[in-house]
Amino acid sequence: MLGRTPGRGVRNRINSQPREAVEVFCRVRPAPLSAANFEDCLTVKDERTLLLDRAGAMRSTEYTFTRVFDDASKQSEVFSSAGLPLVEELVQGRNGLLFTYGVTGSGKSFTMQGHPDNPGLLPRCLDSLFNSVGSRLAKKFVIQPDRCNGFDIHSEAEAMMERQRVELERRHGGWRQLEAEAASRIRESARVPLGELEGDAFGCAVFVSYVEIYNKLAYDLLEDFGVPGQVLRAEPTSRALREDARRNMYVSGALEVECRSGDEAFAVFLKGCARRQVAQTALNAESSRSHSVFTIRLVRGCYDCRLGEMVPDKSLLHVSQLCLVDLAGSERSLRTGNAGSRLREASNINNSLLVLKRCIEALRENQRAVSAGGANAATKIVPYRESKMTQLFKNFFDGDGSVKMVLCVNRNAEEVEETANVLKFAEMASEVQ
Ligand SMILES: Nc1ncnc2c1ncn2[C@@H]1O[C@H](COP(=O)(O)OP(=O)(O)OP(=O)(O)O)[C@@H](O)[C@H]1O
Repeated sequence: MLGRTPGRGVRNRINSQPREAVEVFCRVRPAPLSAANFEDCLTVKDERTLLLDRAGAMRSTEYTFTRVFDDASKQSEVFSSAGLPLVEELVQGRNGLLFTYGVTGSGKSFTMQGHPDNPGLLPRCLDSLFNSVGSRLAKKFVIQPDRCNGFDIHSEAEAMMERQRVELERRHGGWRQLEAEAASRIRESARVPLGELEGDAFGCAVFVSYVEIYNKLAYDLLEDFGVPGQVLRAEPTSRALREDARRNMYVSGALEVECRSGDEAFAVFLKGCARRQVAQTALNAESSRSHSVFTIRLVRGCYDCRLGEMVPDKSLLHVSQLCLVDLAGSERSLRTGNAGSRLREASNINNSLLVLKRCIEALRENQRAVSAGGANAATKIVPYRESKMTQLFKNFFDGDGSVKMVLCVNRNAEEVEETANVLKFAEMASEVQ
């Protein structure tokens, strides 16, 4: 018997939902134990307020966020507030963007990736997604990317041949090692409710991709995914950004890997991290000088319970995505006086972060104008096209999905001006709806 058909009806429900404000969380990194002459410039006043003290200033500057996490906060708390609601939305068919932002060394990667015994947002999002939809996964390779940012449904026979081919590819030592590393981490146990989907006869597939934006170009960190053995040592090829038939932006040709568990998806992430290091050497880059974008796409289709297979109708597929972005560290170049390729990197990063800032300013101004003067009062052009990063996330800022930012900050008074800049930017972002 066919169950309730998911897909189109769900999409219509989604589009009619009101837009939400960008939610900004602020996480204070603990002071390093070894720091001599350490001077603190931050005070967590309460759960929503942070105070910044500048030398010589009469009063502290106060910043308000959705939630402020002090330096005793746990990874699980940050995940419950900033990550889990986005996993719930992903399962319900809505898009989400979660990014970490802050000065170099402020804890962005710790917050996003974490350590095996203390996982961050990314592995926890993966675990909780599979905890929630694991029992509804379609057989592997039945749903496959169509290379134009959409998906096709393949026959069981085609899928079985593909499974055999990939199984052979993955028997090499490198992949097994990554899988073992991924499996050794502490796993997140949270799951989200399926809600109205509970009664739907649906099958789904989860795909992950991992790209890096460096010096105005986008690179696929999984480009050598199918190559047995160690990662390639060559300079990666840059990829163009394109718009699909539904006006969604995507990185053309970036590989999407289908995964059936949190361990498998996290092993793919680790593979991309290894490639990121190789790419950085080849491009003479530094890790904190690039933006990394890990995307999880959940594709849901109609499942025929009587036949025990997916209904072969691609028009019934519904795709939602969650982008997890570790933004390049901001500002450091101003203090360190970089030169040569480091200076070029720094100016590109500052430029792309500046474009992000200008986009957010324009959005905020347009929204204020609309609330004061009606729908036609928004006149500012939002300069998305001026950087790859803003171009890629244009749809999110235009209201298609939730946007959450975790701002990471250092207590160190030496960095007070840089910290003030990122706090100001984040507070402004939280005013965008
Ligand atoms: N909340 C925290 N609790 C404990 N240790 C932390 C925390 N945040 C960061 N650290 C530690 O501080 C160091 C710097 O953090 P991390 O590498 O995450 O910074 P980053 O902002 O990603 O830096 P970069 O921009 O250079 O990549 C790491 O050793 C990390 O383990």
